[in-house]
Amino acid sequence: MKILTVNNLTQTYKNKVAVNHINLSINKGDLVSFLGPNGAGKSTTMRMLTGLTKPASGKISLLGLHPGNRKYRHEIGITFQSSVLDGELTVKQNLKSRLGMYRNIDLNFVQHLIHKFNIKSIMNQKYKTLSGGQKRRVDITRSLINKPQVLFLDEPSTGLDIQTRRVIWNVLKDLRREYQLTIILTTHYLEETDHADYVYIMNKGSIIANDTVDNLKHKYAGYVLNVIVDNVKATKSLIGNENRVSVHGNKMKIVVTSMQAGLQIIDNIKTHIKDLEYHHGNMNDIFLALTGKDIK
Ligand SMILES: Nc1ncnc2c1ncn2[C@@H]1O[C@H](COP(=O)(O)OP(=O)(O)OP(=O)(O)O)[C@@H](O)[C@H]1O
Repeated sequence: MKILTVNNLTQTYKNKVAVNHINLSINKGDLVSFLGPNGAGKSTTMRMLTGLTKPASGKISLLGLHPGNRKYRHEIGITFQSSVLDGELTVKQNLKSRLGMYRNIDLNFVQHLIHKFNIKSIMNQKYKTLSGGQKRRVDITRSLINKPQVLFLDEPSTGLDIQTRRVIWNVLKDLRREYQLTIILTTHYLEETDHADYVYIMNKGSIIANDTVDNLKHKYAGYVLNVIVDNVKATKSLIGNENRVSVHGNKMKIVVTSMQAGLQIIDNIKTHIKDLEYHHGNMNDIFLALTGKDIK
């Protein structure tokens, strides 16, 4: 079932087009990732989808509701890069002030979140005294307090250690299973995008590709062959010019478009190979194939 549809969404700042006629179609319960370099238009898109800014043109519909609608705001939760919580208030006070904005809050669900994000022991601590990981767990708890249909996360993991990232993603995975929460995410972490059900790749305000991770990999990532060789020059002469090759010392990275082409290269250079690894390209390889540039 479709939960969010967007048609021809555009945003401009003076003469600059930040988001250029994008279309989205998002299924309920999916984890959807927006991937793109700095300035691609991801945050601008999120701001329009969450009703924080008005689009220059285009249409957004969440279960038939529009962002200007009060009901729309009740169906969404938002965690932005920089926190909006009050540092002088305790965690409890911050959560309480949020609760006051909603009618018909499910208090059992709030307790469930507090337990899941493991924040009970810091409820009476001032927000400003928390560690980065604790702050993020509180931020996300707060944005889920109204049990929203859709959770928007703008770069939720930036600056977090791997342990905190894992805790957050495990809880979100449970919530998706428990009540089909839809999550829309922007991230620079390629491994987070790898877990998405669907990916929109943005560049310069436009969506340049959108599909499941597997389909994107199949269409654009190609295969990557990493080898350690005994003689780089001799090995290079055995690899066709049409393949992308980069060399660091005696390590070579060879990107090919089909599995068969890589197997053929392995066969050609096998007498020089000391070690090898052969796998699908990742999101960065996809971005590279689409734009000729690394994602960062
Ligand atoms: N308030 C604003 N006024 C003018 N230009 C803006 C404004 N907000 C964003 N832009 C411009 O719009 C473009 C898209 O910016 P946006 O923040 O949406 O990119 P992003 O993909 O989220 O980047 P990042 O990964 O760095 O957060 C950029 O060129 C940016 O400079």
